[in-house]
Amino acid sequence: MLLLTLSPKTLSSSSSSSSPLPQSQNPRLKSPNPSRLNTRCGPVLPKSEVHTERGLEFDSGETFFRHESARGRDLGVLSASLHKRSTGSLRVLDAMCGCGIRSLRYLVEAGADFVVANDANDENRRVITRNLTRVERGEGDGRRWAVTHMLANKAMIERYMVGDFFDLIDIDSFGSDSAFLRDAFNALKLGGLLYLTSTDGYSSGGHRPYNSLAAYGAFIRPMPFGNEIGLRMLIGGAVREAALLGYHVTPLFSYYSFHGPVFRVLLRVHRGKLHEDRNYGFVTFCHLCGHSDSVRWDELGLLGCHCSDTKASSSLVVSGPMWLGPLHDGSYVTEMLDLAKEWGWVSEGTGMDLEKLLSIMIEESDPRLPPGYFKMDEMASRAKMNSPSLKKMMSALVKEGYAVSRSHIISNGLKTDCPISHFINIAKAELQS
Ligand SMILES: C[S@@+](CC[C@H](N)C(=O)[O-])C[C@H]1O[C@@H](n2cnc3c(N)ncnc32)[C@H](O)[C@@H]1O
Repeated sequence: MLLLTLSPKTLSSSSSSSSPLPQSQNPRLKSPNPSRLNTRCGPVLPKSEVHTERGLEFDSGETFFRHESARGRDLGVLSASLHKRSTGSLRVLDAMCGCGIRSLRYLVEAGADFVVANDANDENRRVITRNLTRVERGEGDGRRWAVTHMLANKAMIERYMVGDFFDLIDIDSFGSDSAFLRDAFNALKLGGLLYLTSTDGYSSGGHRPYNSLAAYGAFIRPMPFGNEIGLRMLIGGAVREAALLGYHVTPLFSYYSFHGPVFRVLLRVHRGKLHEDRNYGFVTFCHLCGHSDSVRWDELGLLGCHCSDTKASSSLVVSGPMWLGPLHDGSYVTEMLDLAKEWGWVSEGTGMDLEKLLSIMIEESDPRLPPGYFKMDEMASRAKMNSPSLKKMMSALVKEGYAVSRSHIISNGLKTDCPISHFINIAKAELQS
């Protein structure tokens, strides 16, 4: 509210200096590890651990650093670079920067104009600064980065209170992202990008429905495609928070990685809330027959009553509200893939090949595809049969006029708008052919 009266969200080039809250004055942070202090000679030099990512050398020291997150960083850098190319501007807040590897990559690879590398732990300061000092200076010899040590919310509030907004805010949090959403929306330019991470696998798996309700406003029950539900829950939480502030978001890509597990989504923020968002609703799953459906708010009453079919209604679980629309914007991911090819990135790195990952995301972005996927092994055990190859199933489904794609989440999963009973019939026919 305050934001709206203070200033419009406009391009700002200010690079105000940091005012970190010393760790000793911050009751929310752990106190310095006494074993790291040498009372006679001052602090012991932090340990050094040098890595290379996409040809960039950096030190992770004793910060929290995971090599497996390189793919998530690749996706963020590609998007940041596309933003810079299309708008000519790239001011980034790396709100939980760890050792500063993302900040370094946003500066060097995406050509960011300015990056604030923030991490609440002021013990990370030395290693972050060491990693960023090699970045060449900007116009007029000004430094293109600042290091701050605040809680992420404070880092965002301080900026938007003085009318200083970002093109990209990267929130790489432990657990849930929800506590940071409101300040992030306030601190973003309109049209800006919000890159969210959650490692809250228990909530998305439906194992803690009341936790997911508290954190994401969504009651999540166990479903076989829980990892996709996790992405949809993350987007849904942002949809809801954005609406409170009079904004709406569109997902540009969603990425699940089993290393963690980690759920990441990149959202674009627009002015104006959507009054009738058909992409924000519920997903049902029947544990008896394996059928799943999207349900809008005004269809909730159609879910049936125990008096009509006791057995079926007790096997039906409902999760939501969450995002029901496509997980990715296909044309945006195509631009990411083109850029990755231009940079020679497509066949290197960790985990799944980047070209394959982006290609599957493009397939998954088909708006005809409903939430969820069929796992071939689960479908086979349900139907008490072997399963045909994914390739055979995909061409049979296409031949029958259904939408179908692989899933980037699971290698033996298929997304399709074909109902499960017919899916099984097609699979049986394929096995006999
Ligand atoms: C997952 S790590 C970041 C990893 C880093 N982004 C990377 O790609 O290597 C999370 C970091 O957030 C910091 N952190 C935790 N809670 C925070 C908060 N409320 N505000 C700012 N930083 C926080 C931790 O000190 C930790 O370094």
